[in-house]
Amino acid sequence: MIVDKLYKEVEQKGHVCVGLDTDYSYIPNIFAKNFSSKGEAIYNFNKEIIDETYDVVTCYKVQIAYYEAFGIEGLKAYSDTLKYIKQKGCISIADIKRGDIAKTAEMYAMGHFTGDFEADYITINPYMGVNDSIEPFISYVQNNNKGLFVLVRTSNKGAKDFQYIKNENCNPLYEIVGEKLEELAMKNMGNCGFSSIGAVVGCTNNEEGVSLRKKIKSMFLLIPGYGAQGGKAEDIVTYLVKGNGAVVNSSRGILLAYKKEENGENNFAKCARNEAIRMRDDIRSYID
Ligand SMILES: O=c1ccn([C@@H]2O[C@H](COP(=O)(O)O)[C@@H](O)[C@H]2O)c(=O)[nH]1
Repeated sequence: MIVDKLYKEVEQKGHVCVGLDTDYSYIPNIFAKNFSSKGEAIYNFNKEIIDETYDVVTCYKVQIAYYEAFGIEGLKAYSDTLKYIKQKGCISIADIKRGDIAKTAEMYAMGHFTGDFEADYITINPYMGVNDSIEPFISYVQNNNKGLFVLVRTSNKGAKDFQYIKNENCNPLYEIVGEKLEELAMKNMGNCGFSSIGAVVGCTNNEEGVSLRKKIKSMFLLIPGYGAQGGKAEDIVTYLVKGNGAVVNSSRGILLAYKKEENGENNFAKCARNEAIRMRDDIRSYID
Protein backbone atom coordinates (compact mmCIF):
# COMPACT_ATOMS: atom_id res chain seq x y z
CA MET A 1 0.00 0.00 0.00
CA ILE A 2 1.12 3.58 -0.66
CA VAL A 3 1.10 4.31 3.08
CA ASP A 4 3.90 1.77 3.56
CA LYS A 5 6.09 3.69 1.12
CA LEU A 6 5.23 6.97 2.87
CA TYR A 7 6.03 5.45 6.29
CA LYS A 8 9.40 4.19 5.03
CA GLU A 9 10.25 7.56 3.52
CA VAL A 10 9.49 9.27 6.85
CA GLU A 11 11.75 6.76 8.63
CA GLN A 12 14.58 7.58 6.25
CA LYS A 13 14.13 11.25 5.40
CA GLY A 14 12.01 12.85 8.13
CA HIS A 15 8.61 14.50 8.02
CA VAL A 16 8.92 17.33 5.52
CA CYS A 17 6.38 17.65 2.72
CA VAL A 18 7.26 20.49 0.34
CA GLY A 19 4.18 22.42 -0.72
CA LEU A 20 4.45 23.39 -4.36
CA ASP A 21 2.01 26.30 -4.12
CA THR A 22 3.89 28.01 -6.89
CA ASP A 23 2.43 31.47 -7.29
CA TYR A 24 4.02 33.01 -10.38
CA SER A 25 4.90 36.08 -8.30
CA TYR A 26 7.17 33.89 -6.12
CA ILE A 27 9.50 33.12 -9.03
CA PRO A 28 12.54 35.41 -9.11
CA ASN A 29 12.52 37.55 -12.29
CA ILE A 30 16.06 36.56 -13.06
CA PHE A 31 14.81 32.95 -13.45
CA ALA A 32 11.34 33.59 -14.90
CA LYS A 33 12.69 35.68 -17.78
CA ASN A 34 14.29 32.56 -19.32
CA PHE A 35 10.88 31.12 -20.22
CA SER A 36 8.38 32.11 -22.86
CA SER A 37 5.26 31.44 -20.76
CA LYS A 38 4.20 31.59 -17.10
CA GLY A 39 3.37 27.88 -17.17
CA GLU A 40 6.90 27.02 -18.37
CA ALA A 41 8.42 29.24 -15.67
CA ILE A 42 6.27 27.62 -12.95
CA TYR A 43 7.17 24.08 -14.05
CA ASN A 44 10.89 24.84 -14.30
CA PHE A 45 10.88 26.59 -10.90
CA ASN A 46 9.27 23.44 -9.40
CA LYS A 47 11.81 21.23 -11.17
CA GLU A 48 14.71 23.18 -9.61
CA ILE A 49 13.10 22.94 -6.16
CA ILE A 50 12.51 19.18 -6.56
CA ASP A 51 16.06 18.55 -7.82
CA GLU A 52 17.52 20.34 -4.79
CA THR A 53 15.27 18.79 -2.14
CA TYR A 54 14.21 15.26 -3.09
CA ASP A 55 16.95 13.58 -1.05
CA VAL A 56 16.01 15.44 2.17
CA VAL A 57 12.21 15.53 2.05
CA THR A 58 9.53 12.84 2.08
CA CYS A 59 6.97 14.05 -0.43
CA TYR A 60 5.54 16.97 -2.41
CA LYS A 61 2.06 18.46 -2.09
CA VAL A 62 0.95 20.19 -5.25
CA GLN A 63 -1.82 22.71 -4.58
CA ILE A 64 -3.95 22.66 -7.73
CA ALA A 65 -5.38 26.18 -7.20
CA TYR A 66 -2.06 27.78 -8.14
CA TYR A 67 -2.10 25.96 -11.48
CA GLU A 68 -5.81 26.28 -12.30
CA ALA A 69 -5.38 30.02 -11.91
CA PHE A 70 -3.28 30.05 -15.09
CA GLY A 71 -5.73 28.03 -17.20
CA ILE A 72 -4.49 25.44 -19.68
CA GLU A 73 -0.82 26.36 -19.36
CA GLY A 74 -1.11 26.21 -15.57
CA LEU A 75 -2.64 22.75 -15.76
CA LYS A 76 0.14 21.62 -18.11
CA ALA A 77 2.64 22.81 -15.47
CA TYR A 78 0.60 20.91 -12.84
CA SER A 79 0.63 17.71 -14.88
CA ASP A 80 4.35 18.02 -15.72
CA THR A 81 5.18 18.67 -12.07
CA LEU A 82 3.34 15.51 -10.95
CA LYS A 83 5.13 13.51 -13.65
CA TYR A 84 8.51 14.89 -12.59
CA ILE A 85 7.88 14.01 -8.93
CA LYS A 86 7.11 10.45 -10.05
CA GLN A 87 10.21 10.34 -12.27
CA LYS A 88 12.33 11.20 -9.21
CA GLY A 89 10.74 8.27 -7.33
CA CYS A 90 8.97 10.57 -4.85
CA ILE A 91 5.42 10.59 -3.48
CA SER A 92 2.97 13.23 -4.72
CA ILE A 93 -0.05 14.59 -2.87
CA ALA A 94 -2.53 16.44 -5.07
CA ASP A 95 -4.21 19.01 -2.85
CA ILE A 96 -7.53 19.16 -4.70
CA LYS A 97 -9.97 19.01 -1.75
CA ARG A 98 -12.75 17.46 -3.83
CA GLY A 99 -16.15 16.39 -2.48
CA ASP A 100 -19.38 15.71 -4.39
CA ILE A 101 -22.12 13.18 -5.08
CA ALA A 102 -20.88 9.66 -5.79
CA LYS A 103 -21.17 9.74 -9.59
CA THR A 104 -19.22 12.98 -9.82
CA ALA A 105 -16.70 11.76 -7.23
CA GLU A 106 -16.06 8.71 -9.48
CA MET A 107 -14.92 11.11 -12.18
CA TYR A 108 -12.70 13.02 -9.74
CA ALA A 109 -11.14 9.70 -8.75
CA MET A 110 -10.47 8.79 -12.37
CA GLY A 111 -9.23 12.29 -13.14
CA HIS A 112 -6.70 12.43 -10.31
CA PHE A 113 -5.68 8.79 -9.88
CA THR A 114 -5.15 8.04 -13.59
CA GLY A 115 -4.11 9.93 -16.72
CA ASP A 116 -2.56 13.39 -17.03
CA PHE A 117 -3.15 14.41 -13.41
CA GLU A 118 -2.27 11.11 -11.73
CA ALA A 119 -1.04 11.54 -8.14
CA ASP A 120 -0.26 9.08 -5.33
CA TYR A 121 -2.50 10.80 -2.78
CA ILE A 122 -5.34 13.29 -3.09
CA THR A 123 -7.07 15.45 -0.50
CA ILE A 124 -10.82 14.98 -0.04
CA ASN A 125 -13.51 17.08 1.63
CA PRO A 126 -15.89 14.69 3.48
CA TYR A 127 -18.75 17.18 3.93
CA MET A 128 -21.12 15.41 1.50
CA GLY A 129 -20.91 12.14 3.44
CA VAL A 130 -19.03 8.84 3.35
CA ASN A 131 -20.95 7.13 0.51
CA ASP A 132 -20.63 10.11 -1.81
CA SER A 133 -17.42 11.89 -0.88
CA ILE A 134 -15.23 8.94 0.02
CA GLU A 135 -16.46 5.52 -1.19
CA PRO A 136 -15.85 6.25 -4.91
CA PHE A 137 -12.12 6.60 -4.19
CA ILE A 138 -11.72 3.41 -2.15
CA SER A 139 -11.24 0.98 -5.06
CA TYR A 140 -8.17 3.00 -6.09
CA VAL A 141 -6.84 2.72 -2.54
CA GLN A 142 -7.38 -1.04 -2.54
CA ASN A 143 -6.38 -1.93 -6.11
CA ASN A 144 -4.18 0.87 -7.46
CA ASN A 145 -1.83 1.75 -4.59
CA LYS A 146 -3.43 5.16 -4.03
CA GLY A 147 -4.14 7.09 -0.85
CA LEU A 148 -6.48 9.72 0.57
CA PHE A 149 -6.04 12.54 3.03
CA VAL A 150 -9.50 13.53 4.24
CA LEU A 151 -10.07 16.92 5.89
CA VAL A 152 -10.69 16.36 9.61
CA ARG A 153 -9.53 19.52 11.37
CA THR A 154 -8.08 22.26 9.21
CA SER A 155 -5.35 24.77 10.07
CA ASN A 156 -7.18 28.03 9.31
CA LYS A 157 -8.86 30.27 11.89
CA GLY A 158 -12.23 29.72 10.17
CA ALA A 159 -12.00 26.01 11.09
CA LYS A 160 -13.79 27.03 14.29
CA ASP A 161 -16.91 28.22 12.40
CA PHE A 162 -18.19 24.69 11.71
CA GLN A 163 -15.62 22.06 12.68
CA TYR A 164 -15.77 22.91 16.39
CA ILE A 165 -19.56 22.86 16.72
CA LYS A 166 -20.40 20.40 19.49
CA ASN A 167 -23.14 17.77 19.67
CA GLU A 168 -25.26 17.03 22.75
CA ASN A 169 -22.37 15.00 24.24
CA CYS A 170 -19.97 17.92 23.75
CA ASN A 171 -18.04 16.20 20.96
CA PRO A 172 -16.88 18.61 18.27
CA LEU A 173 -17.80 17.90 14.66
CA TYR A 174 -14.15 17.34 13.63
CA GLU A 175 -13.90 14.52 16.19
CA ILE A 176 -17.11 12.89 14.97
CA VAL A 177 -15.82 13.09 11.38
CA GLY A 178 -12.49 11.62 12.54
CA GLU A 179 -14.16 8.69 14.32
CA LYS A 180 -16.27 7.83 11.27
CA LEU A 181 -13.20 7.93 9.03
CA GLU A 182 -11.21 5.80 11.46
CA GLU A 183 -13.71 2.95 10.86
CA LEU A 184 -13.00 3.16 7.14
CA ALA A 185 -9.27 3.56 7.69
CA MET A 186 -9.11 0.38 9.77
CA LYS A 187 -10.47 -1.60 6.81
CA ASN A 188 -7.63 -0.34 4.58
CA MET A 189 -4.51 -0.90 6.65
CA GLY A 190 -0.97 -1.14 5.34
CA ASN A 191 1.76 -3.30 6.92
CA CYS A 192 3.25 -0.31 8.73
CA GLY A 193 0.31 -0.02 11.15
CA PHE A 194 -1.31 2.93 9.37
CA SER A 195 -4.00 3.14 6.73
CA SER A 196 -3.84 4.55 3.21
CA ILE A 197 -6.91 6.52 4.25
CA GLY A 198 -5.30 9.39 6.13
CA ALA A 199 -6.45 12.66 7.62
CA VAL A 200 -5.61 16.35 7.26
CA VAL A 201 -5.07 17.81 10.72
CA GLY A 202 -3.64 21.31 11.04
CA CYS A 203 -0.97 22.05 13.67
CA THR A 204 -2.26 25.52 14.54
CA ASN A 205 -5.15 24.71 16.95
CA ASN A 206 -3.84 21.97 19.18
CA GLU A 207 -5.86 22.19 22.39
CA GLU A 208 -7.49 18.79 21.90
CA GLY A 209 -4.71 17.26 19.80
CA VAL A 210 -3.97 14.34 22.10
CA SER A 211 -7.58 13.20 22.33
CA LEU A 212 -8.08 13.60 18.57
CA ARG A 213 -4.99 11.49 17.83
CA LYS A 214 -6.31 8.71 20.08
CA LYS A 215 -9.56 8.64 18.08
CA ILE A 216 -7.83 8.41 14.70
CA LYS A 217 -5.00 6.03 15.61
CA SER A 218 -4.84 4.27 12.24
CA MET A 219 -4.81 7.37 10.13
CA PHE A 220 -1.56 8.70 8.71
CA LEU A 221 -1.71 12.50 8.97
CA LEU A 222 -1.00 15.30 6.55
CA ILE A 223 -0.28 18.29 8.79
CA PRO A 224 -0.48 21.77 7.26
CA GLY A 225 0.11 25.03 9.12
CA TYR A 226 3.84 24.82 9.93
CA GLY A 227 5.82 28.02 9.33
CA ALA A 228 3.85 30.69 7.47
CA GLN A 229 0.64 29.93 9.46
CA GLY A 230 2.44 29.88 12.81
CA GLY A 231 2.54 26.11 13.53
CA LYS A 232 5.68 24.97 15.35
CA ALA A 233 7.68 21.74 15.61
CA GLU A 234 6.59 21.22 19.22
CA ASP A 235 2.96 21.21 18.01
CA ILE A 236 3.71 18.32 15.65
CA VAL A 237 4.94 15.84 18.24
CA THR A 238 1.42 15.37 19.67
CA TYR A 239 0.40 13.75 16.39
CA LEU A 240 3.33 11.38 15.91
CA VAL A 241 3.25 7.72 16.86
CA LYS A 242 6.72 6.37 17.66
CA GLY A 243 8.13 9.28 15.68
CA ASN A 244 6.19 8.39 12.51
CA GLY A 245 2.59 8.60 11.24
CA ALA A 246 2.61 12.12 9.80
CA VAL A 247 4.11 14.39 7.17
CA VAL A 248 4.23 18.13 7.74
CA ASN A 249 3.64 20.54 4.89
CA SER A 250 5.37 23.84 4.39
CA SER A 251 4.73 25.78 1.19
CA ARG A 252 5.58 29.49 1.50
CA GLY A 253 8.16 28.77 4.20
CA ILE A 254 10.20 26.68 1.75
CA LEU A 255 9.45 28.29 -1.63
CA LEU A 256 10.12 31.81 -0.34
CA ALA A 257 13.10 30.98 1.89
CA TYR A 258 15.32 32.74 -0.67
CA LYS A 259 13.77 36.10 0.25
CA LYS A 260 15.49 35.93 3.64
CA GLU A 261 18.95 35.51 2.12
CA GLU A 262 21.20 38.11 0.58
CA ASN A 263 21.47 37.33 -3.14
CA GLY A 264 18.84 34.62 -2.53
CA GLU A 265 17.16 35.16 -5.92
CA ASN A 266 20.15 33.57 -7.62
CA ASN A 267 20.05 30.58 -5.27
CA PHE A 268 16.33 30.07 -4.61
CA ALA A 269 16.50 26.28 -4.84
CA LYS A 270 19.52 26.04 -2.52
CA CYS A 271 17.67 28.27 -0.01
CA ALA A 272 14.63 25.96 -0.27
CA ARG A 273 16.90 23.00 0.46
CA ASN A 274 18.44 24.71 3.49
CA GLU A 275 15.00 25.55 4.87
CA ALA A 276 13.75 21.98 4.28
CA ILE A 277 16.77 20.62 6.18
CA ARG A 278 16.27 23.16 8.98
CA MET A 279 12.58 22.18 9.25
CA ARG A 280 13.40 18.43 9.17
CA ASP A 281 15.92 18.84 11.99
CA ASP A 282 13.61 21.17 13.92
CA ILE A 283 10.89 18.48 13.98
CA ARG A 284 13.38 15.70 14.73
CA SER A 285 14.74 17.65 17.69
CA TYR A 286 11.41 17.15 19.50
CA ILE A 287 11.33 13.36 19.01
CA ASP A 288 13.04 11.26 21.67
O1 LIG B 1 -6.14 22.72 6.80
C1 LIG B 1 -5.50 22.98 5.78
C2 LIG B 1 -5.53 22.19 4.66
C3 LIG B 1 -4.74 22.52 3.60
N1 LIG B 1 -3.93 23.60 3.61
C4 LIG B 1 -3.06 23.84 2.44
O2 LIG B 1 -1.70 23.69 2.87
C5 LIG B 1 -0.89 24.69 2.27
C6 LIG B 1 -0.32 25.59 3.34
O3 LIG B 1 0.55 26.55 2.78
P1 LIG B 1 1.59 27.41 3.69
O4 LIG B 1 2.17 28.39 2.71
O5 LIG B 1 2.62 26.45 4.23
O6 LIG B 1 0.80 28.06 4.76
C7 LIG B 1 -1.77 25.38 1.25
O7 LIG B 1 -1.65 24.67 0.03
C8 LIG B 1 -3.16 25.20 1.80
O8 LIG B 1 -4.13 25.20 0.76
C9 LIG B 1 -3.90 24.40 4.73
O9 LIG B 1 -3.17 25.40 4.80
N2 LIG B 1 -4.69 24.06 5.79
